[in-house]
Amino acid sequence: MLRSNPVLECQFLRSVLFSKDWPEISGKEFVFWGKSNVGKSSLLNALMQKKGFAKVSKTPGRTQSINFYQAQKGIRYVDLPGYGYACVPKNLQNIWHQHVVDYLLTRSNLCVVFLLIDSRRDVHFQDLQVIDFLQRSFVPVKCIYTKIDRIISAQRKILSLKESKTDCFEVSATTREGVLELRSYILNHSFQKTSL
Ligand SMILES: Nc1nc2c(ncn2[C@@H]2O[C@H](COP(=O)(O)OP(=O)(O)OP(=O)(O)O)[C@@H](O)[C@H]2O)c(=O)[nH]1
Ligand SMILES: [Mg+2]
Repeated sequence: MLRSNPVLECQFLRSVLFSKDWPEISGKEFVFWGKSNVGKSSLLNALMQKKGFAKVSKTPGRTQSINFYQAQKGIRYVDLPGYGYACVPKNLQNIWHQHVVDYLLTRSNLCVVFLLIDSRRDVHFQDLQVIDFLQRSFVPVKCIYTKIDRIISAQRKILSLKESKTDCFEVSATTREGVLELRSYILNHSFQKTSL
C-alpha cells in the first residue's frame, strides 16, 4: 500500500486541442490512448476515484479533445480522443488525430503512453500500427487490457500468455481490479527521468 496517495487528489486542468492551449510543461504526463470506447476515460475516473470526472459514454467518440488532469507530486493524466470507429464525422476525427500526434511527438514531459486494448477483442491492426509508431518515435508505451470483468477465466489465461511477451496491465474500471497496481506503477515512474 502507498503511504500517501498523490495520484488520488486530482483536479481538471483543461480540455483543448491546439498546442497553444496546452498547459505549460510541468511534472510528468501519463497518457491514456487506444481505440474509441476501450475505456480510457473510465479507467482515469477509477484511478482518480472521481466518478464522472472524465466524461464516459457507451457511444464511441465521446472524448473529443486532449484532457489534462493534475494530480499531486507533479503527476498529470492526459485523456486522449480514441482512434478507429467513432460516431463522429471522419474529418473531425482526422483533426483530433493530427493534434494528438503533434502532442505525442513534441511533449517533452510525456512519461508513458498507456495503450488500452479491450480484453474481449483481438488486438486490432491499428493498435499494432500505433505501438510501432510510438516505438519508432521513442515514445515509451505500455499496454493495458481493459474491461477484464467482462471476460471469463479461460480468456484471462490467454491474456496472461500475451502478457508474458508484452508486459501488459489488466484492469477493470468497474471492479477496480488492477487499478492499484497501475497507480503504483505511475507513482514509481513519476520519479524517474523522462526518457524522451
Ligand atoms: N464492464 C466494463 N465496462 C467498462 C469498463 N470500462 C469502461 N466501460 C464501459 O465502456 C464504455 C466506454 O467507456 P469510456 O471510458 O467512455 O471509453 P473511452 O475509451 O474513453 O471512449 P472514447 O472517449 O469514446 O474514445 C462505457 O459504456 C463504459 O461504462 C470496465 O472496466 N468494465
Ligand atoms: Mg473517453
